[in-house]
Amino acid sequence: MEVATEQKRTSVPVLPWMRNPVDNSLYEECPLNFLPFLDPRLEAALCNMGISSLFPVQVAVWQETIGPGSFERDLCINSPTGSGKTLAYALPIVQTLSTRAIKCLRALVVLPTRDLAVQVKEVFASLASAVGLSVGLAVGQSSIADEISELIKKPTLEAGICFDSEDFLLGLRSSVDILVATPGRLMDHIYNTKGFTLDHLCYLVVDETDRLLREAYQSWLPTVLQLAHTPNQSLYPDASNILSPTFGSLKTIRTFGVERGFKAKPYPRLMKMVLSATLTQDPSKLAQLDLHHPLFLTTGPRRYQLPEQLKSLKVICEPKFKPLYLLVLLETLLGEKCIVFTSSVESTHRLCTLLNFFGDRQIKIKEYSRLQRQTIRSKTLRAFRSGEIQVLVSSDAMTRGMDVEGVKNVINYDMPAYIKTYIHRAGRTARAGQTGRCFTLLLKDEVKRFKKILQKADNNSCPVYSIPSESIESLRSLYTTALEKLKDSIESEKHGKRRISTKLSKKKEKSA
Ligand SMILES: Nc1ncnc2c1ncn2[C@@H]1O[C@H](COP(=O)(O)OP(=O)(O)OP(=O)(O)O)[C@@H](O)[C@H]1O
Repeated sequence: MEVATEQKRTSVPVLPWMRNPVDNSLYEECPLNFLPFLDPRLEAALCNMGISSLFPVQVAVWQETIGPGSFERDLCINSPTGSGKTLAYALPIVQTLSTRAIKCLRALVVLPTRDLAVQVKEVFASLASAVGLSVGLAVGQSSIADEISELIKKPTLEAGICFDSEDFLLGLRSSVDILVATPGRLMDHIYNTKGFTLDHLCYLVVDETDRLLREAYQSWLPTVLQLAHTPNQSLYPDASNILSPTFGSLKTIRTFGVERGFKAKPYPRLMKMVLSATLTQDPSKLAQLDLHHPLFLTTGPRRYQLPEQLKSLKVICEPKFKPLYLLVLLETLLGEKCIVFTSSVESTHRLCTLLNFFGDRQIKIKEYSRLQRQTIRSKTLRAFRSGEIQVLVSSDAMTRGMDVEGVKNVINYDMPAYIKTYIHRAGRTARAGQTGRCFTLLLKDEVKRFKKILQKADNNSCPVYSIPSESIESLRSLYTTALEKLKDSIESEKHGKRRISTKLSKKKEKSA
């Protein structure tokens, strides 16, 4: 009874506009030829992408942006992992911008990681090229100079004509209509790139909103909102201090109009779309987004929802031999792509190293962590996508939103501490209506806590997946050797690090 009251209390949103949401699950999948107003060029592009109908969340967003009943208001979208949120925002944005006459930056999509931004840029690029729009990427994947030359077009200098520097600056133009960015690189361009402006922004998408709102990244959100806001309506009075006076010219000159449905009320030109599979309902967090008549779109009556085709399973382990349970499980799943989650980058590294010390076992296992260089990570991800690697060992930070075709299994080596973590980890499988399994390795004393976590997503069914004890026994001697090798390897890594830091401090001393 107490649990039920508690659940009810936490599931009723505080903000009034969140209490009567549009339910995405009431929409049916819609074949492209039935979608109202869809540009035939985009229909062809979608067919080329292998898409013949839109998923419910995509139909719902289309309805609220392009379809009859569209309305100038911000959208907050809460929809399960793998339900197709990227296309839900990319398609209406590209369709709306397809009629633009002059190229300038009109849509900005912000994501928390580079890999995710690259993934989303590809979706936009497949659509945008069909209607003559350009998409840029600002993630720090290439040098800032290379990025600037991709994003900003310089005026062509005719022979014999000499521009003064002010005219030259005025002649700088955006080379892209849509920009997909991570907050850090976005801020670099805002502050340092000549000709980079948010003056013409019509769309701001904040994907993985709850994650992005948690991290301040040099106050990127107030800065972007300030630059895309009318000068006499300061949202964040303090943000004017953040923006140096030299950026005064970057401030937006807003065009106001009278909004349909809101008599005599002006509407801002910028439309925001914020999305997540675990969208926050915390008023103070949402307030940071300065939403305009927000409309809440969610899927089903529950706050947290797992993909329909996901099966959750638990594996009860003896603490001493937990890595062996994982190894046996991976061997049982041989030939299927798996992602193994640990609780930290350090344990990701240790676990992956240990698994690879078990000798030649037919499974190709690689680490994927933010401690690695981007080039290594990208290479690993490519190999995982192509199937050359079957198992990726990762910590949470890197995998939100990651979409890799054919991931059949997710394994929580360490139990997730929160339902949100479980949802985002498990959501790497069972995407786009496919089936998938999420195994969680548990010690006996974790079982109760895990059950409570799953109940937050109304999941009361998590059967035990048994690992035969003989399989564990048969690996014990190899385990001892692997552990010794792991110890040596960690020692030599420590020495290596120490040597590098001594070299660096000697260099510093010399140059001082
Ligand atoms: N209408 C569609 N028909 C077929 N496949 C689709 C459709 N829309 C999206 N997909 C595919 O579904 C997968 C999941 O889409 P997407 O990455 O946008 O999900 P998501 O809701 O953003 O998930 P997450 O919350 O994990 O980021 C992708 O592989 C995408 O290509």
